[in-house]
Amino acid sequence: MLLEARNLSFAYPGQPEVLSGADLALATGERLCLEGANGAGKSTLLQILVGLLLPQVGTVVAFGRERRAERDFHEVRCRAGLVFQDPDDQLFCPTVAEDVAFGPLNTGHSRGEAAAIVARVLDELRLSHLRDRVTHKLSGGEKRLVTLAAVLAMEPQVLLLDEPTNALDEPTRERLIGILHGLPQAMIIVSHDPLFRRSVATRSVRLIEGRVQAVDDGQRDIAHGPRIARQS
Ligand SMILES: Nc1ncnc2c1ncn2[C@@H]1O[C@H](COP(=O)(O)OP(=O)(O)OP(=O)(O)O)[C@@H](O)[C@H]1O
Repeated sequence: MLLEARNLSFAYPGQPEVLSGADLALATGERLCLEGANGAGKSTLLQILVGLLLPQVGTVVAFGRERRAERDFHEVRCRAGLVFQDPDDQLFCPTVAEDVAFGPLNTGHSRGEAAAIVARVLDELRLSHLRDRVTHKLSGGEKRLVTLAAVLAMEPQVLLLDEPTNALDEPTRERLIGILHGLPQAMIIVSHDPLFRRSVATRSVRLIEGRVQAVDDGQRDIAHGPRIARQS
């Protein structure tokens, strides 16, 4: 397993439990979709997996090692890239090129290497035309794709995507589906969009009452089409 949450329980200070014994595991090659009601704890679970929040109970095992301390999670965050629900939480440089270069520069790449990574990633996502744009003036959908580019520039082994279709129009959503199918990374994708989930998921789970349950796609509204075969 690449990432594993074991028996996680978590409550924000002074709040009732959001997670109550949640288990989740991501294997190589999987695109695991995580669904659940608003406030079910999906974003919280992603943040725990990369150590941005620490559970009161349970453990995170990432890339073969149990992770507890902040220094353990520093490596996890390099190898598992989290694309936040709100791009404004992630983009903070003046231009797109600087935002995408930030991660590679921070992990020791030279300016030249970082520039080459920026050019490659923007080209792969067909975003090269945005290279010198002022980040905070991009549209919502453009920001979302640039955030994905910034995370891919870190060359992570795993992607954690929190509602990646938010603010995307139909053609861009279709383009994102194509991009995700073309990426080699295993990923956990939080999404409220059933058609999107069906297009990308190799497996689906649902967070309900603080626990993760398998979703049997055969029980879903069959009007949306047949079950997607597991591809891993
Ligand atoms: N920093 C915080 N302090 C206190 N409560 C919080 C905090 N962040 C989230 N919560 C609460 O924890 C619960 C779980 O939030 P979370 O964002 O993980 O849910 P979610 O499943 O991702 O929801 P959505 O689908 O609406 O994005 C919610 O009730 C939310 O209000």
